[in-house]
Amino acid sequence: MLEIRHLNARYGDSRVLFDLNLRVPKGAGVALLGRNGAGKSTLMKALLDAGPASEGEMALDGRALAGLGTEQRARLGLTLVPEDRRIFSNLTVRQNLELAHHALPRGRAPTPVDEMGRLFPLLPPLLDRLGYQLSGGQQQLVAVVRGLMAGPALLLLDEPAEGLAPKLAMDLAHEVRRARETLGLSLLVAEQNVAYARQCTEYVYLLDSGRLVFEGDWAAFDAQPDLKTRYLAV
Ligand SMILES: Nc1ncnc2c1ncn2[C@@H]1O[C@H](COP(=O)(O)OP(=O)(O)OP(=O)(O)O)[C@@H](O)[C@H]1O
Repeated sequence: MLEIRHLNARYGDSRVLFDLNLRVPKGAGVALLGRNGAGKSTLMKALLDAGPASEGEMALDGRALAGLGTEQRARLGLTLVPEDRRIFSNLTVRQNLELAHHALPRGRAPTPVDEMGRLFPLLPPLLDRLGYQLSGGQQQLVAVVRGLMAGPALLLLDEPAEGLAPKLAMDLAHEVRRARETLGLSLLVAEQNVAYARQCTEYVYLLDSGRLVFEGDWAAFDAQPDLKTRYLAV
């Protein structure tokens, strides 16, 4: 689904990502772990050509992304749910969700909001609320649902658990996994929260100062407990 080879990214003269190789197979859930400043958001933005300058090969479903702008990449099926969630505070949840229809890839029928409500039982009671009336967890839920409504082939979640209480974060991770399985979606999650990432993915890449320092499944990650203390503890 997604293949990244020898990716380097920079902001001006400042290099942030160094020769990254990463794959997300079709239908798989992959975690990109790393502490603040490791380069997780930069990788996601590089995928969408939304910020950093990058070099290297990136392909989605065999189609090279080089030369394509952000909107074209989104239309190919790349959808980013950014760290700051971007919920419009004076629109209702339903209106926030309907905005996603503008980003639909060609040929895809829009998913009705009410259908998403069946997939996410926590959503229907929120539909008439205004954005500013939502808690952090509710905002995250709406941001994820809006991302899914764009009909992505690959959903990119940037620190979805940030600022959420642990139990709420786990409930949301569970919802994300269920949605992934139901919709046959591929997922790349940037997180520092290992518990969240573990709940909705099978494979892990660990990033430190812009370089990959580990990749493997969760069993391999757990077999090296020093990874957590060296690269994720604050
Ligand atoms: N727009 C920018 N201009 C210059 N440097 C930036 C910019 N955005 C991020 N950086 C720098 O790039 C590095 C990687 O940041 P990035 O946001 O990708 O990390 P992250 O792993 O997503 O962490 P965080 O959780 O803080 O978002 C950091 O050193 C950061 O200061």
